[in-house]
Amino acid sequence: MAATNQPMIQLKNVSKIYNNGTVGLKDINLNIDKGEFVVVVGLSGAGKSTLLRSINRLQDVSEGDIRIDGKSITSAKGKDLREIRRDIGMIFQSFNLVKRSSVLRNVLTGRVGYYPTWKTTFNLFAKEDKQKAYEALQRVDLADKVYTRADQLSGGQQQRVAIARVLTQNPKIILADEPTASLDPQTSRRVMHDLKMLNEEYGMTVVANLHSVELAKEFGDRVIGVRAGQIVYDGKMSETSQAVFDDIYNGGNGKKGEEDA
Ligand SMILES: Nc1ncnc2c1ncn2[C@@H]1O[C@H](COP(=O)(O)OP(=O)(O)OP(=O)(O)O)[C@@H](O)[C@H]1O
Repeated sequence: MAATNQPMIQLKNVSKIYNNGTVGLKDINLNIDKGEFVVVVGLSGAGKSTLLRSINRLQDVSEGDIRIDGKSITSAKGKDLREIRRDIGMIFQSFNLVKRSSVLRNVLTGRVGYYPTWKTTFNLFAKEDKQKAYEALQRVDLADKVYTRADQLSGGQQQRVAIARVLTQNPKIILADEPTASLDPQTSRRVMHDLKMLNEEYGMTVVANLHSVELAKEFGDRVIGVRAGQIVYDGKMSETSQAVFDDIYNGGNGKKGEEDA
């Protein structure tokens, strides 16, 4: 059992150097507590996606250790790794739905980590899991779309299906990599609102990479600024001024960043 007072996510001296020599992350030390809603901001190429992909080990880090609720995901293997990953849900910019499958089937895939592979191959989901999936769709107001094919929904609806999938997975942590980058402003707010709902009502810890400073300010409780693979700012949103955002995007040298234009 994991002890209580430890961070939900802990990075210790984490570096990532890609095979071509590009430095993705440089000696990152970071603690994120249970229930936080953290937004990660920075210019394109700063290392935000690298940070998220490292946390659930979609890619291996070059140095250091990452702990999820006290357990090292960096050194975990086999069943241990699968169990840690079950506690981490992902939301992607491109939604990552199975386009030709129904909404319900997509949401049910949130449960695959709880089944042996052969059962999910033959679609042998338990009745109670179908009920969970249905309830999750109700939470994002898509209960009327249960049998609709995923690719017949709008982008915003598809992202909310992805959120229902993550709710059905019932993870401790949600990593959202540019969840609204493909959506218009109004739809983006709806998606962020649903992520906030998972955070506030289900206690899930959220880490979201965001391009939009406006959305970051509206939904984040804590802001982490990344530049050139390093954390250049870490603070409560309520104590973070516009000047901090300007600095994160200006690269600290007075030059306008592209997202800030
Ligand atoms: N697979 C890879 N191989 C080599 N270099 C990579 C790879 N993935 C990312 N990089 C490089 O690592 C650095 C950080 O990239 P990353 O995608 O983490 O940035 P980001 O802040 O998420 O940017 P964006 O907002 O554009 O997604 C960049 O210089 C990028 O070119």
